[in-house]
Amino acid sequence: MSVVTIENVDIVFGDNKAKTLPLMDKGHTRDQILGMTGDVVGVQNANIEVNEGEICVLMGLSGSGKSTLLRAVNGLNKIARGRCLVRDGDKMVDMAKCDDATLRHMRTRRVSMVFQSFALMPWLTVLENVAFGLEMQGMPKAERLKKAREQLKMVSLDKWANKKPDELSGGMRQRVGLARAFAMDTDVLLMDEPFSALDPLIRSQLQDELIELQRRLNKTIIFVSHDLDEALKIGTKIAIMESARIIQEDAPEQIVLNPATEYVEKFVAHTNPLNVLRGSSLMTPLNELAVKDDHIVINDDIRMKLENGKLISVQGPRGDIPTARWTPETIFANVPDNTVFIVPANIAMRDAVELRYHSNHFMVLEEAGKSVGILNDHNFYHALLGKHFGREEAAA
Ligand SMILES: Nc1ncnc2c1ncn2[C@@H]1O[C@H](COP(=O)(O)OP(=O)(O)OP(=O)(O)O)[C@@H](O)[C@H]1O
Repeated sequence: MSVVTIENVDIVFGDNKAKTLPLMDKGHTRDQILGMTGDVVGVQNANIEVNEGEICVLMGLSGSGKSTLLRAVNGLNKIARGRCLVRDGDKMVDMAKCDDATLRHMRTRRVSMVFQSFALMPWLTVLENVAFGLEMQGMPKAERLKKAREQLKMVSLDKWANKKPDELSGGMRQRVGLARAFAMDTDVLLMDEPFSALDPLIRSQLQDELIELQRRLNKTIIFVSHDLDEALKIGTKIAIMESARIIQEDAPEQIVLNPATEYVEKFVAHTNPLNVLRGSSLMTPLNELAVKDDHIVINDDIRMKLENGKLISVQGPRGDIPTARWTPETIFANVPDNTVFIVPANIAMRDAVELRYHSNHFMVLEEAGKSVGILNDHNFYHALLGKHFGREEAAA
């Protein structure tokens, strides 16, 4: 179910929209338009649908239009054309066209925002800061303080409730910002580079906390970042922006496997594939392996036999090699070496590499009860060297 729908949205800063919009339609660039009308094109023809429980990351370089688009979702930026719809129960409200009372209702009940700068009030305690938005919702004092305490507990800051924000570290203040946003209990959370001012370790911890909170609370989140690793880690969907336009919108793995343009490819070249790719996109499919005497040839020494599409045995130079099934619950330390593992085709690359490290063998991927491919060292090196996307291979 769609919770936020952005439809053909243009956002223009300046007073010459009547001239600027037709120039945009004629395909003039942002720089040309700035020269011709003095207007800045903030967002051009953006389309995104964010479903319930999704984390959609808007990613791109500085100035690409991420914050401008995000701010349109709670009506902070005026839309020149198009619609920005946010769910309110069983109807969708157009944030650009609704009246003031509806906008107020949407901002206190449906959409809340977390900023990079924390935006905490220094004269209020941590607890009062978290409770502040609830006061605006009209919640009685005892109830809102109780709720704020619960939220602080969720981000492990309950012991800091009576401190002032300046007594906390940057990471802790950002957690207060998160608690405050989650306390509002709105369906939609807008997050504008909330972790970018933090050092990498704290940042990574907060990303984990956000993922965990999201899992528990099933919020719909739009998150701005200029860091693709962050986007890949937390996003269920990533929209990449360049020069006011969304140039690719895809699932994280697809962004890494099939970058749409050189701009995206440049981001992808610096990412760690271990965190993103899955076995099915790395594997050598069974139909690409040689077959000899009814056996699939893995290499000069090893062959395997299938029956009804399922692995039944693996033969090595000194007889049968044991096989076993791996599941996400398997403890790597207990994995016997010299075992060929059968794994789900969607195994994360990180798990597959770790399994390879412990078992010393290739692994067989299974989907819907059938063997579909194998993962061996060649597949891992291929991905680690960034050769998993078509363009580079075509150029090589
Ligand atoms: N209030 C404003 N008035 C005029 N121009 C603006 C305004 N807000 C943003 N812009 C312009 O819109 C363009 C997009 O800015 P935006 O802040 O959305 O980029 P961003 O991708 O979020 O960048 P960053 O990562 O640096 O925050 C920029 O050229 C910026 O100068």
